[in-house]
This record gives sequence, C-alpha cells and structure tokens, in this order.
Amino acid sequence: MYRVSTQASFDAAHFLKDYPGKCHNLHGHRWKVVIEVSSPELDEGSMVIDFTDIKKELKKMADHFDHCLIIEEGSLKKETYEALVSEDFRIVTVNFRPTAECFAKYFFDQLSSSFPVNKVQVYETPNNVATYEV
Ligand SMILES: Nc1nc2c(c(=O)[nH]1)N=C([C@H](O)[C@H](O)COP(=O)(O)OP(=O)(O)OP(=O)(O)O)CN2
Ligand SMILES: [Zn+2]
Repeated sequence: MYRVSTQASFDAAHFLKDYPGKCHNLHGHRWKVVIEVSSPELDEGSMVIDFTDIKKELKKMADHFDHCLIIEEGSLKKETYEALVSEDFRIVTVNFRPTAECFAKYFFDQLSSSFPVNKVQVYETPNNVATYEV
C-alpha cells in the first residue's frame, strides 16, 4: 500500500461547553490537520495523488476556520452570540462538539468525498493529537 500525507494549520479559538475544567473557557490553538491518502497502486504519473490537488482542498478547509471563533451550535446564549456578532468577530458555527476528535472526523468526511483518505489527525497542541481512520 502506498501512503502520502500533507498538512495544513489554522489559528482559532474555541471552548468546550460544560467541560469540567479549564477548557470550558474561551481559548485558542494553532490547530494542525494532517491527512493521509492511500492506494495499492500509483496513477499514470506514479503518484498516489498529486500533492497539489489535495493541498489545495485541505488549505481551503483550513482557511475557513482561520482566525475565527468556533462555536458549537446552541452552546451560547442567544444574547451572547448576538453580542459577538455585533462586534464583527468572525464566527464559524459547527454542529459538533469542537474537540480534536470531532474535527478529525469532520475533515475526514469532507475530504473523503473527493479523495481516498484513510486517516486524519488533528493536533490541538504539539503534544495532543486525535486520529480518525478507517
Ligand atoms: N481527548 C480530548 N481531550 C481534550 C480535548 C480534545 O479535543 N480531545 N480538548 C481539550 C481542550 O480543548 C484543551 O485546550 C486542551 O487541553 P490541555 O492539554 O489540558 O491544555 P494544554 O495543552 O494547554 O495543556 P497544559 O499542559 O496545561 O499547557 C481538553 N481535553
Ligand atoms: Zn482547546
């Protein structure tokens, strides 16, 4: 089996609603997303996949979250949410709990529609990584 991987990063703030510890506070990470694509054979260009193609797609997804506040749908009071919006903050609402695990699955699902992805890793910090793989 051949495997290739590429990565992208984004800076974003998040919080974990009702988390029993410091992570319920608003805080930021430089998130790193590493995706791995595999194939038993190479294409006519002797590649699993052209890095250029997959990098472009991954970067587009990472840019979507860059310099934003990630909010899990329904996790803030309406007035808090509206106050943040009125400050013109860039907010991206997600329909999952914004843990590294859920982000790994999210990136996996999104990219799998275009590429034979077999693994996604999301680093919240250089030491903390979550993996979703098939
Ligand atoms: N399995 C998971 N555990 C935790 C996640 C997660 O996504 N998956 N997320 C968090 C928090 O978001 C937090 O930011 C990370 O926690 P922690 O490692 O405690 O924070 P630091 O890297 O800043 O650690 P220090 O050693 O305190 O510097 C929590 N858990
Ligand atoms: Zn965090």
